[in-house]
Amino acid sequence: MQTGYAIETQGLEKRYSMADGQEVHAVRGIDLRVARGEIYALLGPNGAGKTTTLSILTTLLLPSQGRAQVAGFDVVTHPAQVRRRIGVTFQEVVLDQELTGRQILDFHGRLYGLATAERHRRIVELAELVELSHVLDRRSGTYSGGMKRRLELARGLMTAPEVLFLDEPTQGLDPQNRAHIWDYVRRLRAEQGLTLVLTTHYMEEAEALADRVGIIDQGRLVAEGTPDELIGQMGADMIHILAAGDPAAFLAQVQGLPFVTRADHHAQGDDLWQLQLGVDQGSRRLATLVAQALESGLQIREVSVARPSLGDVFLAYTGRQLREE
Ligand SMILES: Nc1ncnc2c1ncn2[C@@H]1O[C@H](COP(=O)(O)OP(=O)(O)OP(=O)(O)O)[C@@H](O)[C@H]1O
Repeated sequence: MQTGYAIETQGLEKRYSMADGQEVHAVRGIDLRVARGEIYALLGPNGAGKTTTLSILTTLLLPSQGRAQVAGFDVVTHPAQVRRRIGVTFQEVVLDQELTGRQILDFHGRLYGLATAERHRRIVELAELVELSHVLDRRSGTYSGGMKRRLELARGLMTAPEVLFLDEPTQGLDPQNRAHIWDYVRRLRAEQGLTLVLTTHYMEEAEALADRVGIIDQGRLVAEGTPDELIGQMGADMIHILAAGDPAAFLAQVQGLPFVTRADHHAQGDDLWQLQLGVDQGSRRLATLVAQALESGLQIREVSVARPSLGDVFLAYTGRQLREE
């Protein structure tokens, strides 16, 4: 039964049937392997299928097709065993505002059948970990956004999970609170060897935390690797050219050049294109590429050269900008 992976999926698919008879094909064949003790970030634009994938892996939704194993158990045939081994925090804060932090943690522990002494011990430990000991007996409705997130993280950890799923763990938090959550996540892995899967819109988050990143777009995993591997594929430097006109001739030319690692183009509205060129040395190639763009009839609006980032990888694969700080 046990596989070597904390998570393994094969050909995972999800179709939602709508009331009007239409179907939304939200997940279209995802093969995922996450090693035990790994921090894996799923990055993707809105509606890419991240939450749906997470919901299947956490047994909240049944897949339409394909298989998924989490902590060694199949999510469809052994959901109870999976649930016993995972923790989840959702995108939306789902805390009962009337209950205190302590009550929320205690209730969660009871739900999972933890004995009284064990619950009390874990509440004290976890409150300390997420720095909420001083407000534990206050109603959670009085907590700040960051405190609520931290309480959710503690709740996800009440049952000492093997795999923790975090859906947008720092959404809506200020940079200081975000950095705090990152620290906890790193500590959890270092001290407890937890496997962590998070979804995020923030490339800094993926870059700072993840051992590996999977980029998901329109229900498919379109790229996967360590942040360094993914960024390295782009080339040593990125030249961005914003231009009006038809880019086909220019792209055909540059794709044949030995110093161009990759060339992508993204529509930016009426007749306007973002041309994204990975090159060996930006400062050396800029003049040549600009001259070629002009020769091929493009009207250049903006040009920039920079080291590639995970945001460039995301843009190259999805055609969309990742939200940045
Ligand atoms: N219950 C549902 N019924 C019908 N369609 C759904 C349902 N849940 C999600 N979808 C659709 O499935 C697709 C994938 O949605 P999902 O929430 O998984 O994406 P996401 O990557 O998590 O997006 P976001 O970053 O906005 O949360 C979208 O087109 C969404 O509208």
